[in-house]
Amino acid sequence: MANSKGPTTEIKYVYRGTFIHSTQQTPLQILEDEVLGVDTDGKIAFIGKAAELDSLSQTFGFSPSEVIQLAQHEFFMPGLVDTHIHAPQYSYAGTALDMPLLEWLNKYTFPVESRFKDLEFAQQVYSQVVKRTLRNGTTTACYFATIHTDASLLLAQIANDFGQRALVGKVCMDTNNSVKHYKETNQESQDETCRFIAELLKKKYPLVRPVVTPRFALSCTGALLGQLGAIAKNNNLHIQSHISENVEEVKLVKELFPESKSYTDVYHKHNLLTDKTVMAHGCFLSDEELALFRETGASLSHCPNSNISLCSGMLNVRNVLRHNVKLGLGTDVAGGYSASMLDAVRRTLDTSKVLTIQDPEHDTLTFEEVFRLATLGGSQALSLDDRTGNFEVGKDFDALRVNVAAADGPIDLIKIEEPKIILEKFLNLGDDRNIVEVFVAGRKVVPFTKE
Ligand SMILES: O=c1[nH]c(=O)c2nc[nH]c2[nH]1
Ligand SMILES: [Zn+2]
Repeated sequence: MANSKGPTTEIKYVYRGTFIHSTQQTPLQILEDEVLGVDTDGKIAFIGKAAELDSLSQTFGFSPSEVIQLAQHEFFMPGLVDTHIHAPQYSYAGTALDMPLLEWLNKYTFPVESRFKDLEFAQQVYSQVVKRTLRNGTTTACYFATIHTDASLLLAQIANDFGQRALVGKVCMDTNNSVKHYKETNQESQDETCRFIAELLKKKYPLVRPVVTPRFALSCTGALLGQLGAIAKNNNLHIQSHISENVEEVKLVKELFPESKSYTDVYHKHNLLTDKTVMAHGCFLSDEELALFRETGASLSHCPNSNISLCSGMLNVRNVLRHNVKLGLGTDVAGGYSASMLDAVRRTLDTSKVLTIQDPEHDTLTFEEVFRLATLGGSQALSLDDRTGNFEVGKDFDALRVNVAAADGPIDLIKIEEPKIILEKFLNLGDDRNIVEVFVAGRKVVPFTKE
């Protein structure tokens, strides 16, 4: 029997072919010769065996002749979820990877981010990053912007215009001892955060929401952290920040917040750990801190390219999963040099293998598990899994149509391969040339209709 939510809405289109996704029970479910219908609200109305096409067409009121058939080497997979990306840093992605985090922030990041007061510059960079990530299959992105409210609102507008699902954060920082002009007063940070939230919610963008964004404990006074925790709670909003990325950072946080038991405790004390919180990195968290993540429902964003590029550390994802902490993957542009989530998949596998080289007892992640982290895992980490993450009936259709044998693409197929091999090849060798269409909430957003 097909899985369906009943013919309450009209069917917009139906695809037939191979669908590959993850569920809570299995990291890889391959559905061959199935049909999937999307309704006019952009939601998955049904998914079932093609053998049941006639009965489905009667139940849902569509014509079998309108069904779109995928080609031999094509499949659909859920859209990729980037749980941590700095939109302004896209302007220098691929450069400036020659120093550790704190020096890197002072020398490259803060001077560049301070330029986003200029809305023209922001418009240019933000359009580029939204387009680049969408083209590479990022259907959901959790963005850091800068301290500038109007430019952050512009990022939200651009994501909305191009049809990307996004959480957008105006960065908050009332401490900066190196680039003095790139910080706010405590009052400005609170007031501008409230203005950002109010103005963004007023727009009623269907897929773009604000996220409360203290940069990290070293950029915020305890007072500001507490105020932001309260703002998030009063408005029931998402929260994002960084945690335990680099040894030097962890040491300074201990010195600055001596009353806290741990880095995690600093955020917990200020009500910043909730089931709508995502913290980037977490390379040096203790088991006790992971237990606190688990208790509060807060999640981690694993950003392996950044962790390696800035020589920060290596997150043991297996240990995080053992603690039942929600975890997604992030590009962390521009600490991470690639804006593609396929790169995040590969670096996650590489990092896990390096951990196995160091300790043969380490249980290496499989590509199936990492596929789940990049899709369903990311949606869970962002608490958006009621809307997206896999092909469950009733969820929004956020999907990539992948053609592994795309003409002029990077993959040569020697023979007809089974779907699992095709997926593995795409994850390891593919790029945007293989992503022939991208859908967000049922709307085809790639190829672009507007430039
Ligand atoms: O990778 C990072 N990128 C940043 O911009 C940042 N700010 C604080 N901590 C950070 N880590
Ligand atoms: Zn970051």
